[in-house]
Order: sequence, then C-alpha cells, then structure tokens
Amino acid sequence: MRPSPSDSSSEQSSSQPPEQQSEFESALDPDQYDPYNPYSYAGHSAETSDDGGHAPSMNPYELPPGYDAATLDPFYNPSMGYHTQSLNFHLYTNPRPEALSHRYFISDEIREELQRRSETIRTAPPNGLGLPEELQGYHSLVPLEPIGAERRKFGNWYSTLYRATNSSDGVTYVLRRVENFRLMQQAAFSSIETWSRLRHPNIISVHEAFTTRAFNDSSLVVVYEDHPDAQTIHEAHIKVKPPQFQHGRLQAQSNRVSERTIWSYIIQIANALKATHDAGLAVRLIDATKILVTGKNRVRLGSCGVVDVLMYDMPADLTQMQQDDLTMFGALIMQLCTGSMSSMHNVQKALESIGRNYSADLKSVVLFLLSKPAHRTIGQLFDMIGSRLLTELDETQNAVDRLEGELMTELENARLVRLLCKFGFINERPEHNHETRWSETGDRYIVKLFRDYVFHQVDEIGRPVVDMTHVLACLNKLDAGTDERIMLVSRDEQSCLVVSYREIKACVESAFTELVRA
Ligand SMILES: Nc1ncnc2c1ncn2[C@@H]1O[C@H](COP(=O)(O)OP(=O)(O)OP(=O)(O)O)[C@@H](O)[C@H]1O
Repeated sequence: MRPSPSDSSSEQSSSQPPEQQSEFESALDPDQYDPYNPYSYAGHSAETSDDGGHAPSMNPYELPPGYDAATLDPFYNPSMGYHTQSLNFHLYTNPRPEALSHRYFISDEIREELQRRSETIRTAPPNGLGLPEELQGYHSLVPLEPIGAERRKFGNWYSTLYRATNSSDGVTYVLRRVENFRLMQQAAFSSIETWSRLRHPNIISVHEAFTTRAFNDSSLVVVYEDHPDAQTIHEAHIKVKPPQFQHGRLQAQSNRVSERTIWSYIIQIANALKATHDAGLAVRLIDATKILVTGKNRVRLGSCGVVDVLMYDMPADLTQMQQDDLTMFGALIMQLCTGSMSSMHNVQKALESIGRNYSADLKSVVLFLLSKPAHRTIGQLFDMIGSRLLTELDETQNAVDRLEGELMTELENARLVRLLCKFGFINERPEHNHETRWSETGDRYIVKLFRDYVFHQVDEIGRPVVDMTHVLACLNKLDAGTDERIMLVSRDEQSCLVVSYREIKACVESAFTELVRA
C-alpha cells in the first residue's frame, strides 16, 4: 500500500539509497538561493531555522552596515538602504474539510453565466449569409437578430446588429448598421466623438462610427461595446413569455416587475441621463427595445449617438431634446409597470393600474416625467427619489462584496493551474526515457513520485483516493516550498524517499527550466 496523506513528515523512515541521495542533492544548487525570493531554494547555505527546516534567518528590522542611529535623520535618510522582505503570499491556505471543497471555486451560477458569455462571444459566424469578410478592421460578423424575422424600422431606416471582432485589439464589438444611409457631411459624426468620450456604467460605450460600402449599399455603422448575452428591457420584462410547467401544470408566466427592480432601473437610467445631459447631449432614444439588461439588474442605455448622425440635417434645440428624454423615460417606466408597450395609448388607465400595483412615490415619478411644466430637469427627479438612492447604493455595495467573496474562492486556482501545467510538461516525456536524470535514480523521479503521491493514492483495500482537498493542500504546499517532509513510495513499493516540499519544488523548477531552455 502506498502512503496516505497522514504518512507525511516521517523523517526517521528515510530509506533513500546513497546514489539517489547524492544525485538529488546535486540538483539543489545553493548558488541559486535568493533570500528575498519566496520561490528560491534555501539549500545548504541557509542557516537552519528553529523549525528544523532551512528557512533563512533574515531579520527585516536589522539595520544596514554603517548605520549610526545617533546621526540618522529619523524621517529621511537618502543613503539608508532599507531591508525589505517580500511578504510570503504563497504560504498555503489551510485545507478545508472535503465536504466544503466545492468552495474552492466560484458558485455554479456565476460560473455558468460567465461561461455562457464567453461561448456567445466565440459563436462562429454562420455560412452563406453573404456578409462581408472584413469591414474597417472588423471581421467575423455574426448577426444578433434572427435572420428572416419580421423587421421593424429604425425611424425611416432598416437597421441590423452584428457582433464582430476588431483586428487591432482582438475584442468583440457590436455594430449597428443602418442600411441605405447617405452621409451628406462629415460633421454629422461630431457628436459621436463626444459620445465616445462619455464613459458611464449605465451607458453602452460608443466606440466609433463610419460609413461603408462593404454590404453593397451605403451603410452607416456605429460601433458599441459588446455585452454578450444582454437582453433588451423589452425581451426581459415586457415580451409575453411562453407558458411554463409548474407543479405539473402548464402555467402562464407573470410579467409583473417588482417595485424594487423598477426603482433600481429608475435610478440607473436617471443616472445615465444626468451624465448625458451634463455632457451637453441628449439620448433621443429611450425605448424598452434599446435599453439592455446586462447581468443581474444592471441596465444600460444602448444605441446612443445613432440618432444624432441620422438626424444631423434636422437641427433641434438641445433643451427640447433633453425634455423629450424625460418624457420618453416616463413612458418607459409606465410600460414596465403595466407590462405593455401600448400603455401610452391610454395614459389614464395606465396610471390607475400603477396606483393599484405600486407605491404613490412611483406614480409621482411617472407623473413628473410625463407632465409638461416649463422646464423639468433630471436633477429634480433625484430630489424626488431621495432615500431610495441609499437603498441602491447599499445593493451595489453588497453586490461588490458578494463578487469579492466569489473572487476569493478562485484566488488559489490560477497559481495551481500553472503548477499543474508544469507537471504536465515534465512527467512522462517519452524522449527522456533513457536519460538518467529522468530515470528511477534521477531527481526527476521525485517529481514523478510526487505526482503519484498527489493523484494516485489508494486506500487500504486498493480503492482510489479521490480527495480534492488533499490535492489542493499538496499543491499549495509545493508552491509555497514548505519544509514539511513527506514520504514518496515507488509504484513497486521497493523504495521510498523522504523529501520536503521545498526540495520537490526545486526539482520541479529545475526540470521545467531545463525544458524551457531546450
Ligand atoms: N451592445 C450590445 N451588446 C450585446 N448585445 C446587444 C448590444 N446591443 C444590442 N444587443 C442585442 O441585440 C439584439 C437586437 O437588438 P435590438 O432589438 O436593439 O435590435 P434592432 O435591430 O434595433 O431591433 P428592433 O428593430 O426589433 O428594435 C438584442 O437581443 C440585444 O440584446
């Protein structure tokens, strides 16, 4: 039987044959030791520490040679060479009980969501659509709307959205193409420059705009930041959803949006409008089909800037356009509250429905946005929202805390993957079968035995031990290069070696460095 993890640290049970001992020790080069580098091997040059290992006895508070405390300026002395000691970030984390080992990774829900986004970005473009191979540095166009579906007009124009990859930065963007658009003057793009400078968490950033003949017509293309797997507010909340099986029966799904969600949307959109109006712009297109829900409860204004280009020849008063933004915002909230895109056709009825289902404060916000006093500003809306802003702030901070917590669970993993990659490179290399250093008497053999120790253990009756916590604890200790000793046993159980993680680490490092050099 090969040893279980609890067999570790048995110094007295070493039965290392002399030839192995010498070969192995020769690999541990004391010259390579760097006391400031937590990865480096301390080797024989380091003083033996109290714990019986080879940790260096470096005193970070020790004064440099020549230091005279009496003459030293207590606040500043340019000649003083500070002794800094790297924090040992790589001390391994305590292993968790096996039952909790799933907590080493981010939650399934977030992982799936991120995975879906990543898959969406990598969706291959379908063949036979006759799309251009390349336009203005963008390639691999994928339409974002179903082909052949009923097309709605974008003002007087038809427009289509594509995801495409930019050749210069390799990032995907979303291209809104407006068909058959004739650009009369280059100045029509002036507002795009202002939009592209506006960065806001509730606005989909505008990247650039250009005209192109690549689609065999004259098209306007406005390029936006890509938010894979985003849904429009219309798709997420207003569009009628197909019935679903619940408790064994097919049941209609409710479209009712909770008051909390609506307040969150109001605050986010109002925030975006404030930034836009402060920048001397107007959104000009606030519509449930043009605002995206990206991730949990986050909304962003999409399609900004395109109307400015399309309507450049019909100059409008900025104040009036900003007033129109507020009216469109009011209509949007009304649509969300009633779950109907046509609620503006009967405002009175819609207001009654809001009064029945939502708070008086929410109704007042809708009334304010739809009213026509001399001059409404988005700032006045914030006065009305009041303490709900604090609730939103709390939610945002809680969300950040939750994500930070999830990030913590992944902290060790990238490091361990790098280590596993090194193992993959080193172990079982056929071209090294006959080399002594890779053979049963060489120091590379230790790496191989360690791999068995980590992954191929069996219990007393020969069943494989599949213990994630053991694997992670071993790899962390190896990465930290601790002085803890373990006993490695050969597969035929004829020889065993007692080595510290520090020594195994040195073997892994030197084997890997050799491969890289080769
Ligand atoms: N910046 C973006 N990042 C990721 N997806 C986006 C982006 N902008 C739009 N989409 C997605 O593209 C799809 C189509 O968007 P949209 O409805 O605005 O297109 P459209 O051509 O204007 O449609 P319609 O004509 O029906 O209004 C939506 O599912 C939306 O989520």
